Amino acid sequence: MSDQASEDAVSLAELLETGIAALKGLIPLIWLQSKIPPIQFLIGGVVVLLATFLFTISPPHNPAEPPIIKPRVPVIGHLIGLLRSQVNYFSDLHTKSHLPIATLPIGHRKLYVIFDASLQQAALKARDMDAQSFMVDFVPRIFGIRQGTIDRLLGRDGVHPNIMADMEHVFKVALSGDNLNHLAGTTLGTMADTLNGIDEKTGLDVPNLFLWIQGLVGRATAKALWGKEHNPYRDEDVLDAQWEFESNMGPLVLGVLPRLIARKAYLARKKIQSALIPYYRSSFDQRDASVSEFVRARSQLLRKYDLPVDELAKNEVSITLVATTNALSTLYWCIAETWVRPDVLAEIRTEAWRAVVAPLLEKQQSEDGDTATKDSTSTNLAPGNISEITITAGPSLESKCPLLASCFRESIRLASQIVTARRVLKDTLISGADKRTYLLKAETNVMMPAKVVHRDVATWGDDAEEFNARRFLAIQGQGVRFENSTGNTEADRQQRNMKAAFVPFGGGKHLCPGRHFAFTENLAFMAALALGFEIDGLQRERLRMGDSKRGETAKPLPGMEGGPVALRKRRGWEGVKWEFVC
Ligand code: HEM
Repeated sequence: MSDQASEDAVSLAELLETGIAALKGLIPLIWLQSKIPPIQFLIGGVVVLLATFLFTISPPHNPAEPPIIKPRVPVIGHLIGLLRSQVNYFSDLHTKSHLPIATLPIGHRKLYVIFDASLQQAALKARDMDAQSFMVDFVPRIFGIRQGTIDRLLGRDGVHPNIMADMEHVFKVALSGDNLNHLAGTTLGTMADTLNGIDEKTGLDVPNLFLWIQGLVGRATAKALWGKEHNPYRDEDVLDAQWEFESNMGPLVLGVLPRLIARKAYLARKKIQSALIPYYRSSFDQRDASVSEFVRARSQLLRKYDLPVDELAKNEVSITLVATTNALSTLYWCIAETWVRPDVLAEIRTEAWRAVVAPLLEKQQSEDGDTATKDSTSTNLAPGNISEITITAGPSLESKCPLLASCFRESIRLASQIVTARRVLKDTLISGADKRTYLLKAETNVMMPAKVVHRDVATWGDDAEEFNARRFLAIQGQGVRFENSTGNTEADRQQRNMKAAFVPFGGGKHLCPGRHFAFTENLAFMAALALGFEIDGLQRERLRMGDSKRGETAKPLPGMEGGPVALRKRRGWEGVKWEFVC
């Protein structure tokens, strides 16, 4: 039992004892005076005792803390709600309470949930709130590593320093600049091979678009991460185990009999770890030059902490998970939502043609000495006699394809069901846009559900639940960031509210370091797909978003992935070979 758990057990036992002792002396006296039959008295006594116990164990609450939402079933009601509805429970609570922030008592502990965007931003920026305390509780259970391993990484063994600052540096360096370009370029290279391999005449039948994208992104990202030669995920069974693990890992968090209660995730994890252990034992992470900096620098740092190599390998199951799970679902929604809107798709094709093909045609004409100026705003979007199209992925593509970028953001706004979590380290005050201040007590967990702020009608308008391809056009600037408005008009305020309420990548010092990779990969692939391919048969009425259980980017409901489709090269584009550079 962990220290915290045993402390909890002691305080519960003490409370019980005190309650019983207090009642003990009174019981005979009350019974003698009441003349109630003994059996009824006994039942009544148990009820009173239970009620007293339940009342006594409510956590203390300071009026400066966020207001309490009382559960319908005392003490365990919120726990039941969370187990039953998972992250949707937070949306339900917000719909019923309309509170900006709340305290949820659970047993004799409590949890804060922040529903308001400006308060979420304040919490993400607060100094004395951190994410790593969650690692202590959950990482060993999810990845099946020893508690001692995590203690060593967090500097609790008294020998090593806390790894987190160095790890954050690794994330930053490995997922930016040349390393980002290399990772994204290699991933997109494998994705291009798939596009180029589609038969000109017969096309490709895709029974399930989501699974096709999952396989495409998974294979390409894993190869780019782990290297060309020894990639542990090149065995399709290992990649399938990755999806099996990801979909069923929830109950592992409980840390109770994982082999029984989380059997699917347990077996899938074992399969992946069996592939990763020989990889790390052979030091392919350091020896193979084609391995990404993300994998290489992480394990180099972990090796400095003298982790047994098998523990290191087990821990690295997280890498493919973070690099694929949200990015591939976002790509799926972006493709699906765009292709069922022919007007939006046509505009995206025009944008992409101007950004990618028109410059190539102009270059070719000037090389051929063709002086007749061609109109680069032409709507005749054939590739001419160009047989190789290289798309330069990255911020310049984004700025030249604003509608495509808007669709990407809109997809992630609707699909993100992420709940960013922090633990309060010291008592902290936060205040939001209405200047009200709330006290958050130390040692309390804080949950910030993105779905609530991403679908807030006051921020996004009456169509907050709908896909609006152009929603972000007005507020997005150049590059990945929104323009920062300091003005005081209603439009400026609206822009600031939207910016604060767009939190798919979390924030503060843990802001997702892979967001540029996700943008680069998704936008470039979308541009190639829009220019060169048709997706026949996609049915709007057979597209339905599921609820994410763990709090990640939502997948489609099984059977509601848009129906079977056929990918086909567009007329006039059959001979084009696609390439990407970053
Ligand atoms: C659409 C795609 C993605 C979404 C929506 C997403 C979302 C998130 C979120 C919400 C967090 C937690 C942030 C916080 O606690 O404040 C996070 C952390 C992280 N993400 Fe992503 N992510 C995406 C893609 C990626 C990719 C492609 C990679 C790697 C190649 C990646 C690597 C990471 C890492 C390493 C962290 C941990 C950062 C830390 O704890 O300091 N993510 N991501």
